[in-house]
Amino acid sequence: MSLGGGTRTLSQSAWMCQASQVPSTLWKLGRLNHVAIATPNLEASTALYRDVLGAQVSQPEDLPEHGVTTVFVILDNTKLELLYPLGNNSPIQNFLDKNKSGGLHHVCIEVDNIQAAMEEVKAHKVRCLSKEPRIGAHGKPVVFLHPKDCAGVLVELEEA
Ligand SMILES: C[C@@H](C(=O)O)C(=O)SCCNC(=O)CCNC(=O)[C@H](O)C(C)(C)COP(=O)(O)OP(=O)(O)OC[C@H]1O[C@@H](n2cnc3c(N)ncnc32)[C@H](O)[C@@H]1OP(=O)(O)O
Ligand SMILES: [Co+2]
Repeated sequence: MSLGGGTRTLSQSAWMCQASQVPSTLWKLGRLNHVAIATPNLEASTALYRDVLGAQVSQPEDLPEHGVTTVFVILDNTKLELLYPLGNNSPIQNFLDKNKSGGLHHVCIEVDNIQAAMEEVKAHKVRCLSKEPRIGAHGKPVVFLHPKDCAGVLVELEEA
């Protein structure tokens, strides 16, 4: 299917119309940084990726300011972030209460200017889950976007 010329279907025209309306030159979306998986058993999930699937995995890291312990699974083109609750008010506790075996928790996409990205999404009534970016697992500013405003998926933006 080519979008380069010839007759376009209605949906192709609509797609091109949307693409040409990309509103900001102040920031742009980059690579997929990680896909996060919440798990009720961090050791078992780490062992699955390391020992069964043969992936390289990081050491567990406690992030008290985020209420999680993380293990990163290194893949050729991206990473998986295994998440386990830390402390009494973990933001992933409700999710694990509802999803007893764990599940896909969020996707993290890089942006080149997180402040500009936040302004843009707020202008489009997408809720940011913190007023300001916070420092995330890679020591870089991150912000989460409400899943109810993102087709049911919790989205993390990370300034790369
Ligand atoms: C270290 C860092 C990094 O990588 O740099 C991280 O990733 S830290 C990763 C952990 N940190 C975070 O997740 C921070 C951002 N998350 C939050 O602020 C929270 O978890 C919320 C997403 C707002 C959910 O809050 P809470 O669990 O209190 O509310 P809730 O259970 O009533 O959920 C409200 C509605 O959202 C849905 N919902 C909740 N979590 C969801 C998720 N992960 N994906 C998709 N939908 C989700 C619920 O099912 C519910 O829908 P229904 O009403 O239809 O049932
Ligand atoms: Co994350």
